[in-house]
Amino acid sequence: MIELEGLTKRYGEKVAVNNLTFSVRPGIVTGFLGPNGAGKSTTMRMVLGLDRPTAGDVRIDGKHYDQLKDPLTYIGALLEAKAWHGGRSAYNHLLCLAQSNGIPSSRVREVLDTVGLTAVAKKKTKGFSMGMGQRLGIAGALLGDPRILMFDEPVNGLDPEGIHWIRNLMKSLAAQGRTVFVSSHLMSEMALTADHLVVIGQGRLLADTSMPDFIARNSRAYVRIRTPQRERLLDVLHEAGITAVQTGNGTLEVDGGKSEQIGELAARHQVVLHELSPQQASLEEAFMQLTAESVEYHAHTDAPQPPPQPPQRQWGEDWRRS
Ligand SMILES: Nc1ncnc2c1ncn2[C@@H]1O[C@H](COP(=O)(O)OP(=O)(O)OP(=O)(O)O)[C@@H](O)[C@H]1O
Repeated sequence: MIELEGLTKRYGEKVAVNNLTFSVRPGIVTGFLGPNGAGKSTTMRMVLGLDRPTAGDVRIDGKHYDQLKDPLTYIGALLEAKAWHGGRSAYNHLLCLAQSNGIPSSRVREVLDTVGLTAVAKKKTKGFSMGMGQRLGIAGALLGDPRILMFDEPVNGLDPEGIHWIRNLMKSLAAQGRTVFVSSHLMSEMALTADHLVVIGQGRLLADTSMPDFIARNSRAYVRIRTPQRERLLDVLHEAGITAVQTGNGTLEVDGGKSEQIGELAARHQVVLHELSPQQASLEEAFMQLTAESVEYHAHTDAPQPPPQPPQRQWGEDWRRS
């Protein structure tokens, strides 16, 4: 388990990570989602003790990273691609890592095999492609056979075959009961990989929810209606037992695929409609909307600030209505 409590990091005036509290559980892939600059890498660096929190705490199986004996056997991480000496071979790079962390050297061949680099194990890493570099980084994360794995944007720059491989690897690691924490700025990628989602924007927690719950809430069908007789239509819909929500831009929204029924009701009561359109929210749109709100919230500091809301409400209820 990785547990964050009120985790905060400031760089001068900049609040990179703002009071994050959540847990990353074993046996599932937890996606850590946020736009560029949201604070994902800073959070991961604090998990590994590479950055010191300004406030709050982060623990791995109840301990701080620097309290772990042989930390690579607890938690393996891919933070930056190509964080190694280019003049060394892949084998020697992993061997050094193994020897300095009390890991048997026999493990080096095993992880090279797992990531598919056996054939190039003796080649200098400076000639490696981006995809080979990512695989080597992942081999390093797997070296200590840790129960917890953390990957920062592992699919960046990979070809479709590499992306497919990493996706399956993460799923199989979680299926073995390990904790898998993976960051991305792409909802579409997370939708295919993660069982659980933690979404941040501007360093703040925006959502902490299961992927099925996120999909159920955000891929709902709804009907958008524009009418110059809004109050009249609201009354007609209300009488028919249909709940409509007024949005900020003057339209009405009704959950579900009831456009025919609404059209017929409007005709029967002679209500003019300017638009009656079935909509299907995509997960990518839901994510963009969710994080765009957080950017806006921070950009207009003169605007009246809304009262703090529990994270579930901020993203679940309001995203289509503002
Ligand atoms: N050492 C630092 N000094 C000052 N500001 C920093 C430092 N490291 C990160 N930041 C700032 O903190 C914010 C969060 O950065 P971070 O790299 O954690 O975001 P991210 O979500 O990982 O983004 P990306 O997807 O682009 O990697 C950014 O505004 C960044 O500019």
